[in-house]
Amino acid sequence: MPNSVLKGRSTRKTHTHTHDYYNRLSGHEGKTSSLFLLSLCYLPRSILPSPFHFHSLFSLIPPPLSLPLSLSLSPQFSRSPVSVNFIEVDNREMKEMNPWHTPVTIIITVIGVMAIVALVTVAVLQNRPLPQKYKYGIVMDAGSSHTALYIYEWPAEKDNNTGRVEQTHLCKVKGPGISSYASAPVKAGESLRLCMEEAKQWVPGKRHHQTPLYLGATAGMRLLNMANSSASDKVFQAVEGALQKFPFSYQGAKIISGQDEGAFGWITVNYLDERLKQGLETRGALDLGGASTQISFVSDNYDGSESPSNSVTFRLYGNDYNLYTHSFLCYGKDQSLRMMQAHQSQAGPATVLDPCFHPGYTATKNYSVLYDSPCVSDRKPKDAPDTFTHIGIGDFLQCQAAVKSVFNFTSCKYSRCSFNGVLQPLLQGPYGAFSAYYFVMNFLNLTDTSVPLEDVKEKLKRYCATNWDQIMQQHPEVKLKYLAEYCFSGTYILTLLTEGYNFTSESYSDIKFIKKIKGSDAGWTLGYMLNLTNMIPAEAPDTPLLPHPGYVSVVSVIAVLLFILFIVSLRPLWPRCSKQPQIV
Ligand SMILES: O=c1ccn([C@@H]2O[C@H](COP(=O)(O)OP(=O)(O)O)[C@@H](O)[C@H]2O)c(=O)[nH]1
Repeated sequence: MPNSVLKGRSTRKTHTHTHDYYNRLSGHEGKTSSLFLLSLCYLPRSILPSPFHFHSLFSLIPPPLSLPLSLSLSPQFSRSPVSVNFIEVDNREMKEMNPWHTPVTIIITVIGVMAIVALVTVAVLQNRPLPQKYKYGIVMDAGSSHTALYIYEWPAEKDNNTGRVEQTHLCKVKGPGISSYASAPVKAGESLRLCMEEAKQWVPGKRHHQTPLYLGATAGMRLLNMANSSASDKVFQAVEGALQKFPFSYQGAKIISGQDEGAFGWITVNYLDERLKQGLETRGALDLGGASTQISFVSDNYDGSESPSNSVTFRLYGNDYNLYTHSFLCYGKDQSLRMMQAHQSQAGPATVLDPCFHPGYTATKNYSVLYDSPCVSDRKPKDAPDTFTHIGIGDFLQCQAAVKSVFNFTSCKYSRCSFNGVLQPLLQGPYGAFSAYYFVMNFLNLTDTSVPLEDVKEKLKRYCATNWDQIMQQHPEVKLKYLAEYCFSGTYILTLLTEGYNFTSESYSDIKFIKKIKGSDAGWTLGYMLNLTNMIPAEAPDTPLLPHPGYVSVVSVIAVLLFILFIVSLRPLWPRCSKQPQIV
């Protein structure tokens, strides 16, 4: 009887319990078993356990699949548990038939595998990212209301301008801004000591001497320098003396121009957003300080020719930018409040009713303090009493009208202006608004610019009308000076944006109020340091074709393919399955 018939049929007839088992196995599992067995036929016998009982494996194969396979076997190789016995072929004979057994083939295989493993290991280790070491830079922002110390870090081995610079620490100096120490300059230097000590702890000792330290003073010192340049010099001397006592690489303290403040704020925002590196559409920068405010953006219809003093050009990462920027001195929120109150008290009254302060708010204020700023000093009323009583009435609409009085919209010699006769090209979004824009709008819970502008105004109207006692009860943790001014500050921000810069209800939603981007504060300091340390290249740096994980994957895939090719190339040496088990 032909083998095929013997195997297939007799098994089914005589072993029904086995048949049930085969049925369960038929389908996917059965096919898998067959393939597995087939592949075993092609394995060097030396790696199979000896003696290896093929029959025990074949007994797992469902009948339909076992049939073609068993055709190539001798009669005893059928699944009949009664009649079939496997007997190990003589070892010598096997070796003759299966050249995989030869020591040369085994050695070649082992060497091949080892070579590929070595290749992948060396390639991966050679190109792995090195353990990170960092370099540091320190920038002090000497603002009008306070000084802040920022520590930045970047990977040391990426000094070729490709590493990301990030803010790693912020220390807020206790006390007012350095311009407030005009009458006691030494104290300006002393005030910085605690934050400098903190920086010494923060930056690893071995990096101290190579860590650049910069101090940039903004509008507070600009105003002091205008009002009293020798006092400003003395403040700087004291500050320099204090900073030079520390082991960092001191790079100087200076007043930065309003144009630089605007441009570096814009660089910071777009650097952190990775818009510069990727050549994406940039984000305009809106910065509101205590003594000045900056607006900076790129506009398609602006080439800088109309008002060159508002134009800053850069080539960054291979792209050219023609930035419009303007800094309005005295239009920070503290100085604009003074300007508004100066407007309200021009006649020198003993009582000033203020719509931008909450109903129930009352304070006695000093005229000479109010007018002690170059922003308002020329308007000081003659024959005014020493003090006035400042009384809040909390009326948003009247407050808006009072705020508007600080802007001059009468003349414009350019194609279009913002206010005070300053050129402003057509707005082109998106925008990031930071510093006091964020502090104020965040406090008022108005940072969501998808809320229609009219609703924002309505909310602010209700807030301004809230009684001062209630406001104090609701926010016991907030400094009273800040708390009293949020109605004014919110109204000022909305008026500056809509009336001053011409944001509409629609373009208002292009603004995003931001404090930090990817862990770093938005502000001019990072852009300033990136510029002074040449950390942003003019041309796009060469980047590796693949990031490290991609590189590892490609090397591994190529190595595996090489290995498969190697095995296939040994095909003439492959044993044939039919030659393997000899049944006697
Ligand atoms: O938590 C805070 C911190 C600061 N500010 C205000 O934000 C502005 C920051 O001004 P800065 O001192 O930076 O002034 P600049 O000199 O840059 O104009 C000042 O009006 C501060 O009163 C605030 O409203 N909340």
